[in-house]
Amino acid sequence: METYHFQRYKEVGIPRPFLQDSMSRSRRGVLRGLHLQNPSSQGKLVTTLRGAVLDVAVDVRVGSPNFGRYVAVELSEENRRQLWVPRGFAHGFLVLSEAADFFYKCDELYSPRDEVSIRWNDPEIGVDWGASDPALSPKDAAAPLLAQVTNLPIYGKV
Ligand SMILES: Cc1cn([C@H]2C[C@H](O)[C@@H](COP(=O)(O)OP(=O)(O)O[C@H]3O[C@@H](C)C(=O)[C@@H](O)[C@H]3O)O2)c(=O)[nH]c1=O
Repeated sequence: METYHFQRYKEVGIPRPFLQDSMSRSRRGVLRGLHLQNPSSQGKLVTTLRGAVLDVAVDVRVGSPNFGRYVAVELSEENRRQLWVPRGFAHGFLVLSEAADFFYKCDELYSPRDEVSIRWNDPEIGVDWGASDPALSPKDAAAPLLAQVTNLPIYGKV
């Protein structure tokens, strides 16, 4: 099966070429996120190749009418769904299966100095993860609340 096709994905609003592919393997209960880059923003086309995750994208563009709102969708090897996470959105996922292989295409390169992390359970966002004690990296466990982040992307400029 095709998992990406420049022309077809462009027609549904994924216009730019991709510059980087990445993957990660995680066990059940691992939560990665919420992550974005600013100013070197990344749009991400995300897929679960093995297992299942709850995938979340949060609009954190300052001035957006949807600022702080999120979508959550299960991505699994069974449903074969993909999610397009546009530039200016924070992204994260929780592993629902024994293990998950997560694959994502990025329309900008990794830039560690532009990394922004936001607390996974920030009550202002209120993501319904269905989990109260996920396994987090030290970086994600120490992430600030959305209201504490000073370098967020600007609506209309990302
Ligand atoms: C994201 C990334 C990390 N790394 C390195 C840095 C570090 O040593 C190691 C692990 O980094 P992290 O803990 O940031 O990896 P991870 O938590 O998997 O980060 C990812 O999380 C999901 C939710 C996303 O949305 C991605 O864009 C990315 O931020 O991999 C790269 O070399 N290139 C990359 O593109």
